[in-house]
Amino acid sequence: MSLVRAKKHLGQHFLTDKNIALKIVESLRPNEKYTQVLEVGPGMGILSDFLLQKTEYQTYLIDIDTESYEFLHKKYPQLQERLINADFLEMNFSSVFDKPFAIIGNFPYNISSQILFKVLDNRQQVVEVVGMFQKEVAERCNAKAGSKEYGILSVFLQAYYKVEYLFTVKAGVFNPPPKVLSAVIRLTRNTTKQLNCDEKLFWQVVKAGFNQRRKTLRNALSSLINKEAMAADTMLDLRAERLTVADFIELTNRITANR
Ligand SMILES: C[S@@+](CC[C@H](N)C(=O)[O-])C[C@H]1O[C@@H](n2cnc3c(N)ncnc32)[C@H](O)[C@@H]1O
Repeated sequence: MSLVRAKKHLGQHFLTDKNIALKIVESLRPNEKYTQVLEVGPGMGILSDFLLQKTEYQTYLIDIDTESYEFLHKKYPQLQERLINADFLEMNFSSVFDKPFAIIGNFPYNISSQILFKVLDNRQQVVEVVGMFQKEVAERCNAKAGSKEYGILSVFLQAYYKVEYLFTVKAGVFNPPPKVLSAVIRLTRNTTKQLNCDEKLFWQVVKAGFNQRRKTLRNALSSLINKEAMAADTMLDLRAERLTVADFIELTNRITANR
């Protein structure tokens, strides 16, 4: 079987180290939480080889690259409709999964944020994610309030998931090697799926706060708050980067109460 040619525009850097592949697959923790796993960007199947040996869950593969798809179709003829040739970002999860499921992948780095926002949009169904990102993105997911990496993605992910930075991966274990270090993270969805506040407003507050992160929240959120009623609220004198997830929930509730 001839190998798949690495295409830069699809973020194709193929992992060559089977021990790391196994370590990534073993980071999934199905227990009784899910019985279906979706691998994003299987490429030539270094993770899929291990995923498909598992009996605790059924594995689905989705790759946008037709050459990868044809390669995998020959390699795993038994998969049939569980091997999908399509864009993950366009995928309608409900047409394939009717129960909570997990996502795994050595993700294409050019669409990292879009993958994570798709997970967030589908948080009712996506109960766990194990994935490789460029190290900087992995650090942003896990960043704490006050650090320079802390931003919109950190707050939203940490609001709904427990985020764990599992391990760093050197560039030399990929072919071709990327220019950056990589890291594997795990997201485990919180048992309470809803936040204790008006979630639509919470999203607006976080986005508006970080979109003008140099301003105090009083200024950055001026279109969302009742300025007079909240004149004495000292949380608004801070910048978004100082607020923990719990603070953002508290602030959202104060804005609601003062409208
Ligand atoms: C970093 S490579 C990883 C390949 C393989 N899993 C490995 O570890 O060697 C990323 C993979 O994602 C695929 N990909 C890129 N964009 C995609 C998208 N929008 N939807 C699905 N797959 C995508 C690429 O074709 C490639 O196979």
